[in-house]
Amino acid sequence: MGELTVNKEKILAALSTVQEPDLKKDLVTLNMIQDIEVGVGQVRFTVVLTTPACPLKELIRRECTEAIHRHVSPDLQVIINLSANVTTARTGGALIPGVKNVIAIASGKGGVGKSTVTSNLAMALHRSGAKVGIIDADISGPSIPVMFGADDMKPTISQVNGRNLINPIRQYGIKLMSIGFMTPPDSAVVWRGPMASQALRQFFADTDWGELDYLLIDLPPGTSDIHITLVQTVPVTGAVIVTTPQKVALADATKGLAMFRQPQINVPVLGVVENMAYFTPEELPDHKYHIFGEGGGRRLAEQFSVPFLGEIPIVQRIREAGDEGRPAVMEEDSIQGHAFRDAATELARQIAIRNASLQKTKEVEIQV
Ligand SMILES: Nc1ncnc2c1ncn2[C@@H]1O[C@H](COP(=O)(O)OP(=O)(O)OP(=O)(O)O)[C@@H](O)[C@H]1O
Repeated sequence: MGELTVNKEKILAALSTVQEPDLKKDLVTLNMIQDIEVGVGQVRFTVVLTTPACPLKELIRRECTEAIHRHVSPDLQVIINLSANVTTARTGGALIPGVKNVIAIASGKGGVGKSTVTSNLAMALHRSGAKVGIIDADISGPSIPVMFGADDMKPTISQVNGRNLINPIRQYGIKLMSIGFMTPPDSAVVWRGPMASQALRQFFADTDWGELDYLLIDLPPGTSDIHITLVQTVPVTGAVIVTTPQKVALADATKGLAMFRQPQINVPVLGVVENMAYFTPEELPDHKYHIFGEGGGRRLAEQFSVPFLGEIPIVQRIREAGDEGRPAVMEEDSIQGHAFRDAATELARQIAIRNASLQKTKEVEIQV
């Protein structure tokens, strides 16, 4: 090739013209370019994305190639390796130091499918390549163990540096802890608030979570002491609100959403998932029946100026898969597979945007 000298500086200068579309800064400023190697007639480098579920992968790849062809040489072969390093907005903190993002999954009303959405979002994030855990803190009916076929399992205890630590259950590549794995200390049938809060604190303080990109917390419906315990115990990256399009569900979801915005809680809302958005019979795939109303979740998101993460249809397989203990998103090429994967991708994207733009979170000081 002529007298063209290609060096790392020229490549970096070219790549500094490429914007990360969500974060609105260039890839070099965001420190997303690594391992540049210039060879004869070619250049190789790695783009470190903010999440393996990044929906903009191919766009970024194309724009990098175009920028190098335009600013350095149209003849260079550009080989791009995409990897991911999930971002965090945490500032240390004594508990769960290896966990990058704690995501609260909440609903206003019971039975809207919060646990179903939690387990499927977790599975979809895991399948995209992320390290994922779930804490089931829903004392009203801890259903995560059943949905993961883990209801017969019991967490074990290990000694680490002279301390007893709980090992979360591992199922399908996901780490799980549930209030359903624990027996209430006074063998009461029903978990009462203070005991459940104590159990939740243990899930953070005495559980060996190791390294996780996303730890999803399945909260009880409505507003409760558990919500307060959560935000006081660990820094929460953000909350997801699950609702159905029904008027009664939306009214309660509004209260749930407003709770996270109270100054003493102050957890950013990452978005709304509308579950049971419509029914499509298998034999009539073009027909959508809006059994519980239409577009309510999207309107709720608009009203509060928070992202809409997606709509999940009513599909018989979602219920069956939950009962069988294998989250429905594992059937990848299905209506439910696509719906949950799209919502998980959008959630990962909103987490990356939140981590880049908002200030760091810390535990909420106890207000007396
Ligand atoms: N999109 C869907 N399509 C079909 N069935 C669904 C869907 N979402 C949830 N279900 C079913 O609805 C029932 C309630 O769901 P789930 O237990 O997830 O609700 P929840 O909001 O977590 O309830 P709780 O108030 O007990 O916490 C379950 O049987 C589940 O399989």
